[in-house]
Amino acid sequence: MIIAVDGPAASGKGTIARAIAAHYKLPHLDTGLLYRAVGQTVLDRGSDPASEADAVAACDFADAMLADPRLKESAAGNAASVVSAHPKVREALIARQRAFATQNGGAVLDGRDIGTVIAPEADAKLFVRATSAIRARRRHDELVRAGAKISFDKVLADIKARDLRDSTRATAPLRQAPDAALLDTSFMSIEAAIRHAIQLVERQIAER
Ligand SMILES: Nc1ncnc2c1ncn2[C@@H]1O[C@H](COP(=O)(O)OP(=O)(O)OP(=O)(O)O)[C@@H](O)[C@H]1O
Ligand SMILES: Nc1ccn([C@@H]2O[C@H](COP(=O)(O)O)[C@@H](O)[C@H]2O)c(=O)n1
Repeated sequence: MIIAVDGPAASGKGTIARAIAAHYKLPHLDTGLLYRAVGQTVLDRGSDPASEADAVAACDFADAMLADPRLKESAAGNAASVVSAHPKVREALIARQRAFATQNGGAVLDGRDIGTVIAPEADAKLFVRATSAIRARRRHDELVRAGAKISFDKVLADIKARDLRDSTRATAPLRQAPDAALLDTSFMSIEAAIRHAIQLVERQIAER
């Protein structure tokens, strides 16, 4: 069984995808981490995220990079959003994501284009959203808890800039697949969001 969970930055899709994976005992892939690893590698090399050639060269990042705590930081997220707009970067990361999705027993993947590009055949698809102000509040709280010194206004501006880049790029833009169920978590607790998400997945599986 393949379950696709898409949505904008800090909408809660990762939290939901992890819970769904635990519920169905499936492996989970946070595909944003792959783009963050490319973005961080570009920054580490002193290269330019806006250069497609530099970004493609960074797709050879070592697997250990995926455990680098810096990938959680805003700099990696912003660089990821720039490198992910390059068609050749997306192409370089497709095989890895599809192999994960189609491994024995299936998987849960979260990202921006899982239901539309990576696994359009997914058995269940969710599109998770929340207002930009609520997403920025959640992300700001998370960053401050991790020790970052960053203002709420900067986090909100970053989220808005990423939303714009992610949804207007020509290749695999962020959008809800026509057959994805919409889940707005703006006024839901984490527990309620997970409960609703599992109900929506159950409904889609039953209707297959
Ligand atoms: N319904 C909710 N209510 C309150 N906080 C939430 C809710 N869902 C998620 N969070 C918190 O918001 C933050 C962002 O959630 P999460 O990492 O799941 O989002 P994401 O969409 O996967 O983000 P990213 O795009 O960066 O991968 C986390 O600190 C998480 O605990
Ligand atoms: N399937 C995906 C996943 C992510 N991206 C890009 O990476 C950035 C970081 O992702 P997070 O989920 O960790 O926030 C994101 O802003 C996207 O630009 C993507 O393009 N496709």
